[in-house]
Amino acid sequence: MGNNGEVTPWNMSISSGNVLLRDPRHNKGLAFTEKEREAHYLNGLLPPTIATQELQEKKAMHILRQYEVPLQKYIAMIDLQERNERLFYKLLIDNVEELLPIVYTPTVGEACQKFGSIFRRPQGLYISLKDKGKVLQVLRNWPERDIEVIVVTDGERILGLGDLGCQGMGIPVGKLSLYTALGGVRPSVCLPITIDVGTNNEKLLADEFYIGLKQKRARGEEYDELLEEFMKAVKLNYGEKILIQFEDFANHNAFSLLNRYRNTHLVFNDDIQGTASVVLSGLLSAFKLLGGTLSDHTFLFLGAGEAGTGIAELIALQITKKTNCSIEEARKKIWLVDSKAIKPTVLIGTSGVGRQFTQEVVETMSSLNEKPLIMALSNPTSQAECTAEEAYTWSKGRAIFASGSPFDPVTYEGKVFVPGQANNAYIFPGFGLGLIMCGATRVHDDLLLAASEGLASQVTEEEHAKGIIFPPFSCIRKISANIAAAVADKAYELGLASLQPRPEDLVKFAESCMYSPVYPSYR
Ligand SMILES: NC(=O)C1=CN([C@@H]2O[C@H](COP(=O)(O)OP(=O)(O)OC[C@H]3O[C@@H](n4cnc5c(N)ncnc54)[C@H](OP(=O)(O)O)[C@@H]3O)[C@@H](O)[C@H]2O)C=CC1
Ligand SMILES: CC(=O)C(=O)O
Ligand SMILES: [Mg+2]
Repeated sequence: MGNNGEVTPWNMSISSGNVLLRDPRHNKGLAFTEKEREAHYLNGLLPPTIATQELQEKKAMHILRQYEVPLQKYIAMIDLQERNERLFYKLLIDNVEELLPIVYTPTVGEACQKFGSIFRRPQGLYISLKDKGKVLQVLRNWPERDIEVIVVTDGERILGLGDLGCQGMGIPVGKLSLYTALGGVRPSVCLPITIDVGTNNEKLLADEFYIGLKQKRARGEEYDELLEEFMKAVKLNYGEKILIQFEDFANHNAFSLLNRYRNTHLVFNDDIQGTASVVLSGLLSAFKLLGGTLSDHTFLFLGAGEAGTGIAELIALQITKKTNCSIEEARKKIWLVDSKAIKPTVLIGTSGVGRQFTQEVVETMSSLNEKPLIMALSNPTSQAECTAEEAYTWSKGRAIFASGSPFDPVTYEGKVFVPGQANNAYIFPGFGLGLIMCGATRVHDDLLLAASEGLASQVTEEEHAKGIIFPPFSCIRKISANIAAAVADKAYELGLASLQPRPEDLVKFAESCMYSPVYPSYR
């Protein structure tokens, strides 16, 4: 930063203005002022008009809205990200409810499925079996040195779409753009990584446009060795406090990686832990409406995998914290298999299989409960256990409903019902910001509980009265700052925070750490 808040757009050697226009981190397009155009050799490389960022945003949104197909909007957004990063984030932040379904679920799922054919410029870092023995060197090819958060996948369980191999890269890229837009983590410190150990997806293996290794997935020792090398290299290159978010690994690797590295690295698994935290928050919020506390309810899960068992364990943990009962007693409230013997008050879908909550299931839940709480968490929309319309219609307007991918409000018998979006996107950006800003050294389950409570506290009385259990995404930056503060507060209490002294007002501190997409002035 210069004395008057101006910055120089490069820190390496100065090249011609053309390089600046093609550097997405510093490019401002038509918003370069006359002075900047003069000083940075841009005269003639741009048409004469000087536009404000607001006008550029208006134009970009206008163009985007002309595309009817969500995937076209996705491609346009990626193009913008690669052309003008600040404008991309300004769009995403200012129009979050409209654009989240584009850069995130459900459209990102389709983008991953078609990644080979829409692939243009590479995003993120690819580490494959071929890099064994030189992972550190590969990490050093990444242009940024100061990385604070990595989202990594091996592409084996991409949303509920299965094994998409190397094409899973869309997920870490999308998750990290939410880190920035929703959580305010600077884009330069974010690193999306896909580890390519092959794929068992026959369709991809036979596809001439497939961008990954054309071989079956490595398993056992071969897999573990590459992951071990990766985890060591990351710490060596970026230090002890690098945050690593595991994303969309298949069940068998997800749990073992988390268990292997949770005591040696700052890691968390978003599908197990982030999801648990957002769902627990939704429950805490819903019980203000339904009455009772966690331990008064009976939970039935369809799907006992990462998301299902992650949520179940966090519910049990919270019950032990609030009552005197043991974890074993708490677990008795939670059923992960069949519905024949029990009377659930809460039904949670984490199976990855669409349309499993049939009319009969929803009607049964409605006959057992005055207000059945139904969460259809599987993504993308095609895999949701039921739609919002089905939940409200089959329950005759009595259900409290939330889903992993967004649904529009539903009108049933003249009343408008607004479904919630129970997605870990509410948690991980603020959670990550909280860890980073206090210099956390490890993730502890109590930090997840703090995040849940932090999120639940953001739902207003007015929203509760309307049956809304999650606050609107349009307020996500404020929500993330509050989650970050709650997480950091708990980290200080547990002795896990290394930043000293502890900032007095953690919400203000979180806000002051947050990235803004507004253009700087260049001297
Ligand atoms: N809303 C959100 O924030 C999140 C949503 N999700 C979504 O949740 C889904 C599952 O993810 P995850 O838990 O990681 O996946 P896992 O593979 O770990 O778990 C899926 C579970 O569902 C079970 N299952 C599969 N088919 C059926 C069926 N027909 N009936 C009953 N159970 C079934 C599986 O059992 P078996 O092994 O026997 O097949 C397994 O226990 C995905 O669609 C994902 O997108 C995940 C994370 C966050
Ligand atoms: C939301 C998410 O993380 C998933 O569906 O996997
Ligand atoms: Mg996921």
